[in-house]
Amino acid sequence: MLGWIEDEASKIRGESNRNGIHVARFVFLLSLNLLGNLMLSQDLFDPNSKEGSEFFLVILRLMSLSGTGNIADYFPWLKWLDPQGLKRKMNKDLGKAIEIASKFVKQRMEDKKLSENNKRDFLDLLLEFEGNGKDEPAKLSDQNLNVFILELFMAGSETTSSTVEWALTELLCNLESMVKVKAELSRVVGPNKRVEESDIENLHYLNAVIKETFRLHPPIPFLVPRRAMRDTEFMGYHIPQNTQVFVNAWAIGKDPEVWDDPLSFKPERFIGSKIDYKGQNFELIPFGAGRRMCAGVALGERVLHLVLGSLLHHFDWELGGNVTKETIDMRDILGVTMRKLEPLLAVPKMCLKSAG
Ligand code: HEM
Repeated sequence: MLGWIEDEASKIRGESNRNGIHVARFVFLLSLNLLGNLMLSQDLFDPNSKEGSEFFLVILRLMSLSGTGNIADYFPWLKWLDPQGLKRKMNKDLGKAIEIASKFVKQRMEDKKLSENNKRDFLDLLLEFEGNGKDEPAKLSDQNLNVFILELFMAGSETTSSTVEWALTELLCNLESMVKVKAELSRVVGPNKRVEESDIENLHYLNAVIKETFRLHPPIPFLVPRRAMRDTEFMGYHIPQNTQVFVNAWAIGKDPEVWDDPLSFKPERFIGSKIDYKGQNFELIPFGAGRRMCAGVALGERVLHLVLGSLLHHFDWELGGNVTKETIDMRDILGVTMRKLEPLLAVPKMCLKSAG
């Protein structure tokens, strides 16, 4: 990714129209490639890939559609009519996404037959799966496999790219924090060195930046919907069995009874604080909590530190176009995930040699 961004940086260097690059798109492709390596032992996209761009757009549309209110949920007798065309659009985009994911799975199976390489990946585990055939299938069907793989691509890519986009946006609007996080990277990682996994535990301010970004911009603001299993009394409310329940992680992160100056971006609030996002501190739950909390916390956390840390350590950033911190559009767009309405366009300037 750093190499791709370096190429882009050299293209826009010296241009009078410095619109900047669409940061989230690069991070999205990086996340897909990373998951592609874990699950299918291969890089899937480069930044010029038509299919990569298509996958990115299809996933964005799916996330947005699945968060759109459906009139048929309030008037179930309208369900057959699909009055907003949501089901039709969803089927179309989901079909396209499964088609792209299944192509990768097929390709990987063919490559594996020809290859001497015995390295095992996530697909091998899925193929070897043997269930009891009662409450789980005896074997996973091709459709199961494709949906499984697609679900992980969807769960891991949009969340990561949106968090990095918001973190960089906040830092570009809060230059004191930008200076502090870059100073920490220089001190801990060292000049002209890449950020390594072993650096993460010493990057306390970077960690605080990520927590503060999660607090203000949780990528899945209502988590995954729950259903009340039985009639429940909760804080004076009666919740009938089968009610669909949403947990508003976005509002919890801005609750003035919990957070001082809740709307300001202040990573310092997490320095020396024990509050973490592992599902035990309910004031900060970007990965959810309980039995169905995110299955990818450990991976997501590492990737975020490495990607954001590397972007900040290798490049100096400026807002693109004629946007300033006073005029930047900070609105978000709500779907299942919540991303920046206007994508962040930022101008990278190399500050390290050989990003590679
Ligand atoms: C910034 C990174 C990420 C964030 C903020 C995030 C957030 C979440 C949230 C909020 C949920 C729902 C939890 C709940 O409702 O309690 C979830 C579920 C899930 N996430 Fe993540 N996620 C991230 C990255 C990943 C990655 C990298 C993967 C794996 C590739 C992943 C896989 C999953 C899966 C499989 C579920 C469904 C778990 C279940 O229903 O049992 N996530 N994630």
